[in-house]
Amino acid sequence: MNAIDIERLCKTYRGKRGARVVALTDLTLHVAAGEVFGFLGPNGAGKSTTIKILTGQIRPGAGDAKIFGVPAVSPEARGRVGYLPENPSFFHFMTALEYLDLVGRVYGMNKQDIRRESERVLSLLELEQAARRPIRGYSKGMVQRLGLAQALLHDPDLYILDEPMSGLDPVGRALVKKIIRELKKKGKTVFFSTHITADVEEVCDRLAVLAGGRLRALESVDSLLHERIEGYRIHGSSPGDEHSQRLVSPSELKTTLETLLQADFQVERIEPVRQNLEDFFLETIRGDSDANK
Ligand SMILES: Nc1ncnc2c1ncn2[C@@H]1O[C@H](COP(=O)(O)OP(=O)(O)OP(=O)(O)O)[C@@H](O)[C@H]1O
Repeated sequence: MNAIDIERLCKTYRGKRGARVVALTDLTLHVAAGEVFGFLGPNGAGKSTTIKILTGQIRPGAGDAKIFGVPAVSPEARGRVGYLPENPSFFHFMTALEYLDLVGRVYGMNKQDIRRESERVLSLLELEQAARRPIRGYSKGMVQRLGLAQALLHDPDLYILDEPMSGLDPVGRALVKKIIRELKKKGKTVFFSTHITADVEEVCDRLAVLAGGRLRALESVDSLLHERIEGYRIHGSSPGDEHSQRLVSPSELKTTLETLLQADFQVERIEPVRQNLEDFFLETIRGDSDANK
């Protein structure tokens, strides 16, 4: 069974004086249980709107969203999801322990489990030292880590994280990526939005690119990074010359090599050139804005 099934989702916001903002158009997406899925898109692409529908906070205008086969709005779906909002904010007068106690009770956990799991997630997010301090004194990165801690508390099967690396320093980002990898090892599903391609490259199995509220690409990270060869770099030297290199497209490789060998070019190495995720992302969203001109 899939962890997430999104079918033909549409959402239009109605602003003041009847102004309409189309946030999602016909979005269809399936995420398998056990996958780490990166939801990429530029600002305003519709990522948070999709996540709000998946977490039952807003209703779509049309289409369907399911979590483990049940409607996203159902209590059963909510119980299986750990959610990190884009800008988490908490009751500032509470300590992290008090806040986690509240979250645990909302999820119907008993006292013992709440205490044990709070200690586990606070230690995972390196917040033990701050556990008894009011949240008002937390830095931005600490608030973000507490946001992730509360999403982990009830040990759900699916984690829906809206920009989990936002506001974190390189140490915090590495920590969050490590946690995502560990969740995958435990068979959990992680769906997270971001505009940072490097984060997707490091931890995701698959990615989707959303732009202008439409799905623009759906790819396996492995095949994108390792299978698609954009060209070849030929290293070598001509008679009496220093080392040189040439970049050719896959279709030019054969004829270029023949020409070089006829001219007594000594080929030392032929290196495939692959696209990186940043290029792919920029190309995809550039294609989108060109198509909309
Ligand atoms: N409550 C709202 N009322 C009106 N328009 C909205 C509302 N929420 C979002 N929008 C609009 O819907 C579109 C999609 O917004 P959304 O927040 O889903 O994008 P996003 O991809 O999460 O962007 P970002 O990366 O900047 O967080 C944008 O044009 C946004 O202005």
